[in-house]
Amino acid sequence: MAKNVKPSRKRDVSSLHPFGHLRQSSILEHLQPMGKSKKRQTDNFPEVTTSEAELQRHPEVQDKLQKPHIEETSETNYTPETSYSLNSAHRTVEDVELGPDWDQKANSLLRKHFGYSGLKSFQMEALGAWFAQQDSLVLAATGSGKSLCFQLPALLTGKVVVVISPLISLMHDQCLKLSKHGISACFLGSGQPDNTVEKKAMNGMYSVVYVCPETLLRLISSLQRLAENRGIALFAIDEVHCVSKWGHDFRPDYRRLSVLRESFSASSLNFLKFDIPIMALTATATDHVREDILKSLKLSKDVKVVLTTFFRPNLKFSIMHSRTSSTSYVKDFQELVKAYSSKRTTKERSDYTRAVTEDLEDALEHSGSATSDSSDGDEMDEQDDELSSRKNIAFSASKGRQLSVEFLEDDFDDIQTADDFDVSCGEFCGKSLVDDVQISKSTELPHFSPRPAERSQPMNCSLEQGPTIIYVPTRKQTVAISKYLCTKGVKAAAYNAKLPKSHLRQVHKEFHENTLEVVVATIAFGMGIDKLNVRRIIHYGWPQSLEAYYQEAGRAGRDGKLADCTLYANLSRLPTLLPNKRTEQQKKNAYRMLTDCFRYGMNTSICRAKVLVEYFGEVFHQERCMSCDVCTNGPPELQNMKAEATVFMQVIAAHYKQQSFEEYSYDDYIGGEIERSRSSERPTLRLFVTKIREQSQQFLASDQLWWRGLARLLQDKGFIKEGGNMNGVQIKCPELTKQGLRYLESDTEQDFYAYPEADMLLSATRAHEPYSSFSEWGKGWADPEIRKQRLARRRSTRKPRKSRSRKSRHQSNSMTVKERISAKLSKRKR
Ligand SMILES: Nc1ncnc2c1ncn2[C@@H]1O[C@H](COP(=O)(O)OP(=O)(O)OP(=O)(O)O)[C@@H](O)[C@H]1O
Ligand SMILES: [Mg+2]
Repeated sequence: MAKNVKPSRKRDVSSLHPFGHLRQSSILEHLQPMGKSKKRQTDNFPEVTTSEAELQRHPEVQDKLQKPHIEETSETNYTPETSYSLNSAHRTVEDVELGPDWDQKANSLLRKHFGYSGLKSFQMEALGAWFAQQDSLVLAATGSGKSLCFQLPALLTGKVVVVISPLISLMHDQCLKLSKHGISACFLGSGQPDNTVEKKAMNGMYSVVYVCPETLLRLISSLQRLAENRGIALFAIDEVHCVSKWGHDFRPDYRRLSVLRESFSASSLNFLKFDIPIMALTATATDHVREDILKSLKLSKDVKVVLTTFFRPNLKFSIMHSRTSSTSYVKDFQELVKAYSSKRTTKERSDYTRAVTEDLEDALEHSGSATSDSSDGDEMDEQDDELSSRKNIAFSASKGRQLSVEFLEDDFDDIQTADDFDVSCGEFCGKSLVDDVQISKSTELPHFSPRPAERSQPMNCSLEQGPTIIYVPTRKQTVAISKYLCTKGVKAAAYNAKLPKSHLRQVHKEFHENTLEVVVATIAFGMGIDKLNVRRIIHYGWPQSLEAYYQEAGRAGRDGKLADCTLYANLSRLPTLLPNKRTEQQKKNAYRMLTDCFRYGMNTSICRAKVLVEYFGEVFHQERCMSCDVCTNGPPELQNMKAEATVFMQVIAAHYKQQSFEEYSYDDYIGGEIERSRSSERPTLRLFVTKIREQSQQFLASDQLWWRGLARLLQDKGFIKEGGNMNGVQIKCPELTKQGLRYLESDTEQDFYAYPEADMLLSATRAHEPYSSFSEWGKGWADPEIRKQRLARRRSTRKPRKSRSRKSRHQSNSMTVKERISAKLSKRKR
């Protein structure tokens, strides 16, 4: 390929050919000299106008307008042979120009192929940038319609659009959709089972070619030939946040895509008049990530950033406190079970339960996961509890294997890459819906369920109810929760990367066909899934970042109707990072993202939608979404925490003054002169709280949780900071800042008003219990050995639940919560 150094040129929008002078509007025109194709009806792009009267006379037209308008286009006749003829004719499509009314043409193609009435303004803007041969970065909410921005250029020019995408399942979904809309597409990569597809794609057989980054890098010179022959209209990099190390889903290969700009510029390829534009798209990129994307991809200097709101007004965000273990399924999924299974007869429910339970047993056998989550009911120290629950995961899942880091890693899901997932076919010719149904019947996959007929019944419940996706952190939970739901008569299925591929395909299929009600999934079922009527997204356990959370929540309500996004998390525990191999820097970064997520969960006073969109750098002018739990329930009462804040900071100051008297000056401490190596010996928040309780009767009844919340509020005010290594989501070893010291020394009358955060509220609701017993147990609680013995004693003296008589169970069931608590307390006093 000749590499003349030419200045890169941009399309001069002002000197466009008039519409009538278009030399090529589609590949069809290009092929006409070969006499292969039919004349396309829409060559002149007539406006589709349908009057009310006409609609009344022809109800079938109305029907067509509501459904996507699908016609067989002559692109379906585009065969590899024609592409070889194209090559031999040595015609290039580089000089194809669009007229100034390209936007009308785009809207007309939109109506023709997709049945939508018009392009959204951000789509217009993105297409405008492409049309002006500019590189662009398109940032728009999940479900807003980013895909059309890169799919339409293929229709507008008749050239190929190459889309770089991170997931095979996502590529598969999009190819299938395009083929239904009459546009030929394929995906390439290690998940592609048909090895002839790549050759055909490089010969220009498909209008849209999806590739994973690794494959694209391998195919650079073939793509350069394709650019010379059929022509490449655009490179689209979908889910481009994967480029950034600061993002939630970094893929090293995405970073290497910087070669694109260099390899497909007019200065490198002398047959090009313009650089082939690159369009990068994502729904989840913070300011930092955006900068990183622009820099890493080396996009041209006049890159157009198309930014629309990240706000999804139809999503209702809320947070619920839950232990998120098997003991909480009954309570947490009560509503869900009611919504789906209440309309079924008992017989229908038990039939389905039987069928699916067998499926799951089978799935378990394949995946080697355990089904039960053994969490004990004791109140324990956070860290101990965290470790013990992980041990439980490791031991139960490994059926007695040694606890090992490797095993823990294996228990959590990796995002599926091209190698992790395969699909049944990879070639999607533009065809009508009817064709598609016939084809899918003929290539029916082996059904995972032993009773396919029962599984494939459409949902009994109204479609408006729509399906639910439950996201969980571990593979084990996908199986445990789906099994639980199935036993309650809900049509649920597990989805994680380690389940048999045939099962995963089946779940995809049934989910899209509305025969499944609930999919319980790890992150493997994520990005880009475009199903219109998903009504609920439940996160069961802390997500690892707000980016991931918003991305997954974005699967809901893509039809614009109201949808629920509920996060169930244990608000009394600090979230931890899922095991993964990370460098120190990556670990720091992962903790930063997890901290943002934790703070989102702790927030009780700011609209959740506002927190989310502002996280992505958008100013949320309307301040309140009026539908999240904070907006609907209102914030808690504002509290003056001056007394607690003062005593807390005094205890810290006293500790360090005493130390500095012995070893250092207090100024040294404030100035940060004390060696950081001493950080391991630094007193923890826990120790300070113990001291406060010892010193002041007034605070005896408050618990660690409450002080943990106060520490965050003081940190936000700039009064305290982390003294040790910040390896976690919250301050562990608090130190005073100069500002905090000044506040103490000023003997100020200034109040300290703040909204109590979620953990502080939680501590207040259980104030009747733990710390009366804490004071009773006294200092020894801090000694791990004594604590262990006490916990063991407590467990052994606890009566097993089953031993409770029917009568007492009946009695306690008829009591109110309040009555039960006071009965418990008076029993204890006795
Ligand atoms: N102009 C339009 N009018 C009506 N519907 C549209 C329009 N453009 C796109 N859509 C529809 O919006 C839905 C979401 O589109 P798409 O999958 O492209 O979203 P996305 O922005 O890529 O979301 P995500 O970030 O989650 O991948 C699709 O069903 C699509 O057909
Ligand atoms: Mg998308």
